Amino acid sequence: MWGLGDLGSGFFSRNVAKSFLKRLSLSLRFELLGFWGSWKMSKKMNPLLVFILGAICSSILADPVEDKQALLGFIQHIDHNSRSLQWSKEASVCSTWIGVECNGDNSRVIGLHLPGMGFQGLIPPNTLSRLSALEFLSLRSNSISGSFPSDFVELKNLTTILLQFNEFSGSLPDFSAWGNLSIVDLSNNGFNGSIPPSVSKSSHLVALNLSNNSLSGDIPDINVPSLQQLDLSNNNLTGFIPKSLQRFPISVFSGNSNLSSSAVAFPPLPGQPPDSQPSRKAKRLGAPALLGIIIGACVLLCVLIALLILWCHSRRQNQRQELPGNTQKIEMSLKKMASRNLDKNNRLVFFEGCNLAFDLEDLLSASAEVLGKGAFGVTYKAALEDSTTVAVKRLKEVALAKREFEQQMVVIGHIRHENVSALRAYYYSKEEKLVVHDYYGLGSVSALLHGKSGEVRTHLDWETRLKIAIGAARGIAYIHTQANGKLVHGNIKASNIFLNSERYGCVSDIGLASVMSPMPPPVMRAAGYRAPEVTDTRKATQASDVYSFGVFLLELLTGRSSIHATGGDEMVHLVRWVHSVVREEWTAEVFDVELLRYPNIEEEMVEMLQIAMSCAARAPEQRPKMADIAKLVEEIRRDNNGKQPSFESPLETPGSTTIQHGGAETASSSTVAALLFFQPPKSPSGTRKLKYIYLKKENRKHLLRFCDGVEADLKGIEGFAEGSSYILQRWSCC
Ligand SMILES: Nc1ncnc2c1ncn2[C@@H]1O[C@H](COP(=O)(O)OP(=O)(O)OP(=O)(O)O)[C@@H](O)[C@H]1O
Repeated sequence: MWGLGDLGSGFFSRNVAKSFLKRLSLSLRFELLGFWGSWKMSKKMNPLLVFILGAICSSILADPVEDKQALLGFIQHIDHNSRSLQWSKEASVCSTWIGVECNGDNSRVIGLHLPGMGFQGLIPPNTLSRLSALEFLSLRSNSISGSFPSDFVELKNLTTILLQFNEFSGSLPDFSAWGNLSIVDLSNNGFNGSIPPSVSKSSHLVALNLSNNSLSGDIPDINVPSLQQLDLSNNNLTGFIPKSLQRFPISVFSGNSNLSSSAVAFPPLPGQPPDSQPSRKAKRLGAPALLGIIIGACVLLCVLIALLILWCHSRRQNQRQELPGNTQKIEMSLKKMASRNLDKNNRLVFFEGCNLAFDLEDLLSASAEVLGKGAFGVTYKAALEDSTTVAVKRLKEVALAKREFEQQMVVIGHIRHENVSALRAYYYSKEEKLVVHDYYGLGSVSALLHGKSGEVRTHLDWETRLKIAIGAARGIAYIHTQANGKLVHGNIKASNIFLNSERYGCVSDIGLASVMSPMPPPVMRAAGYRAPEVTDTRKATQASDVYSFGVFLLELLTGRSSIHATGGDEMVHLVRWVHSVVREEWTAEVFDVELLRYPNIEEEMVEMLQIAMSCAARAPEQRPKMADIAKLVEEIRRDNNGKQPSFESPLETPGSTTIQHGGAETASSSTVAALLFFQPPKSPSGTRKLKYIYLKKENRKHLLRFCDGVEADLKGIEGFAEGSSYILQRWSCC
């Protein structure tokens, strides 16, 4: 078996280049329009230049009118039930129509990529055949029936025909019409009759797949030196394998029960003397011959052992490639998996509003890269031939039957919210379950915060962290409103939260926990997110989502992983660590040192810390609801804009128990000296040393750190002036 993935990188680069050119031409259009506008405005334009510029603009803005009509005719007359192509008459074919590729000046349609669109029935005559400049045609994985459209002979420029996985019947076309043909895949249809000898007239042919049809008769001599990929398996072909095709492995002819595949079965060539046939008579062997045989056998044995060692080595390499953190490209890995588990009767199911144009075959042929391995399976980044990139998760150990799995996917697939990563498609077969999401190039919040293995972590400023928290809170709150307010995410953690186009948090991997039953034990790095009660019940709830979100907020605040080492070998859960630090002193120590360099954010950090701690309450019933949490997180920033603060209650920590100073004491520059000697009340264990105080002037807040040296901090206060008044808000002790 072969797939176009074998030629995938070539296709890919070609399409990337094309889409780049397409985008370039689009931006050029805008630039020219702008240029045109400014010239017009200046009213100093030379009429000749106006004409030339107008001609250029109109040629670039041109839409291929004839081709548009042909495509509209096609879409109007073919049944397509599953997905809307959204080909609007008003819109530009070349820049907005899904699956359509134009040439450089947008005057002609040269490519049609419409796999898996749910097309049914016959291709309406005199529609696609009018796209006379068409080079690339892909209608794979639809349910198109009838005979091969005879009017396709008009498409003289075709180089690629991909019609596999349809329901075509009748005889194969006469290939002599297409002189430039290089890739033909008509496999997995119901074509019958014999393979036309005209195939050999396609002198540029590189790949020919006619497998899984009902073709019969002898295989013609396809003497095309450029042919690299061939598959004629699983037909009813008879006779012998022609000499020109004997260079291909025997497997490409398998599944043709009446085809003689053995070379010795070839009839003697005309004129060949009968005695040139190998003699079947056994001859007596002499001692030297015997020795030769023994040496030969030994050499053969050595070669076999070497091959075995090589095979074991490459297996180990493959296994290593699947390890998390290894982002090495593993081209073909999706394909490899498919060749074992692909079930032709199952297709990728897309959700409404999804603009992606690919099918399972495309996905499996895409060049793939392992993004990581989680509790639910391995996630791949797949780059498709039309330059779309998606994330494909291959689920392992799905407990649900097809019907329940599909029901769950329908619930998830219809969620559309700017803070929830949309499920684009899924695939279910007995052996294989896949879910497809958009690919987030920036990586997850986990990767941004902690860096992937071997990479330097990205610096995330407070603004960004706040936006991530707000987005994630909104997303989870929305998820909790779905399925009559019963939907649970079940796996909230930093590696499942990404940044949307506005750089707000965006939650992915919804509801997978419920299709894996019972929940798999968490991988080590995920254990810190799991609410205490889930460890026993193995059942995620909305309250356990709240706990996990609390851990996520702590991760944003501290820059530490949900489970991390503290000095020795011991692994500590983030919630426990934060509790222990807060119990000992107040809060400043828990914050990510990277954040401490920003002025005026301490209050906001403290507020987020309070929210996080309330989410991570041990008892599920004490945790707030996600909708309320989302409001609180949003209000963190509003507080600083002068609106009502949302938190009145102080933290239950030693430092804040004497918060009676809050808003009461006034410090001016003349009293700063006195302030420096301010003595906090004695604790039962003795005098406490002042560690820091918060001063507030109008809406600006300042943190004075005593332990690090007050003077340096005072100088750092912007606008600190003689006679200014500051409110002493809070203080803390070392
Ligand atoms: N849509 C996506 N875009 C970019 N990266 C992704 C996408 N989905 C997952 N990843 C990344 O791929 C890696 C593996 O993800 P995966 O979801 O399989 O495991 P996980 O998040 O580590 O654990 P779990 O299976 O429990 O969710 C993670 O680093 C994740 O951030």
